[in-house]
Amino acid sequence: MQEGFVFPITVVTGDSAHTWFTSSLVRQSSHNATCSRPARRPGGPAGWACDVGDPGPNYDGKVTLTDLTQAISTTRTQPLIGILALQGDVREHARAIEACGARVVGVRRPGELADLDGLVLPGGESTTIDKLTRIFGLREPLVERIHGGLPVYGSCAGMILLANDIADPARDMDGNPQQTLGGLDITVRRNAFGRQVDSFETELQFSALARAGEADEPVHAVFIRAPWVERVGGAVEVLASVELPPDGQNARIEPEVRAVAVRSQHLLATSFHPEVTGERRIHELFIRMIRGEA
Ligand SMILES: NC(=O)CC[C@H](N)C(=O)O
Repeated sequence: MQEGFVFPITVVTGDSAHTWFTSSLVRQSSHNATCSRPARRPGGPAGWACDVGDPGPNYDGKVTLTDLTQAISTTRTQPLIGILALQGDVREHARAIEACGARVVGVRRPGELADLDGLVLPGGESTTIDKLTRIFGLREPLVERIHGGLPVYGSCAGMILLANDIADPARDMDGNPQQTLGGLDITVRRNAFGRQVDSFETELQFSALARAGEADEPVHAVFIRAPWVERVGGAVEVLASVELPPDGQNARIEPEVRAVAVRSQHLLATSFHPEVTGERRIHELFIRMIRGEA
């Protein structure tokens, strides 16, 4: 693969336009039919970008219109996954999804929800994302799509946004609690493991990840001011949990177990951030859910 960089590219084919983040570079090109926007390689000439896969040993550094067209038609058969791009670690999710071979589009406007096969609610700050969804007129359309069966994966703040209930919601100056989009029948507790300084990493057993013929390796999970799941509804499956050690201060002698990854039908949520560690299996699981294979 050629030296890579990540750039959002809009490619127009027929009457539809898709934007995705691409990681492979292309050359200067004289064709004018396909891309709606030129991509400029940092420090390099203007060019078009698309993912041409591994071009092989004889690759001369050029991408032809045929390559581009082929790349577009291959990519078009991959699911299109939106990432709510109002705040949070959008770029990290984009990389993870792209590494799994699916197409990515940032979502900031209601119209951008229309063509999606799946949606990611990223990690970030749930109170901010909550406010911005309303400012951007996205709240109602998001709720509609989630309740209408669109597969959604939420990490950390995204898990909070998917939860039906928050045990300890933040309140605005008028005392109104933060809102969630809901859909997932769980109650979450925000910042449950403590403050920023209490962020931690651990290995987790995570069911449903093993690919055929592979061992179920634990997931290296990063928790950053993470929520935990305090209640799960009947239809919700717990995929991973952490065990809290006994806590003498609170007179808790028995270790306690808290759910940190859950799934209910088309909705998947984790308290931690697979998008920041290079872990791809959770995004792969989500893509299998979109395809109806998991
Ligand atoms: N890393 C995260 O996404 C943190 C979530 C944050 N504590 C919130 O409540 O939104």
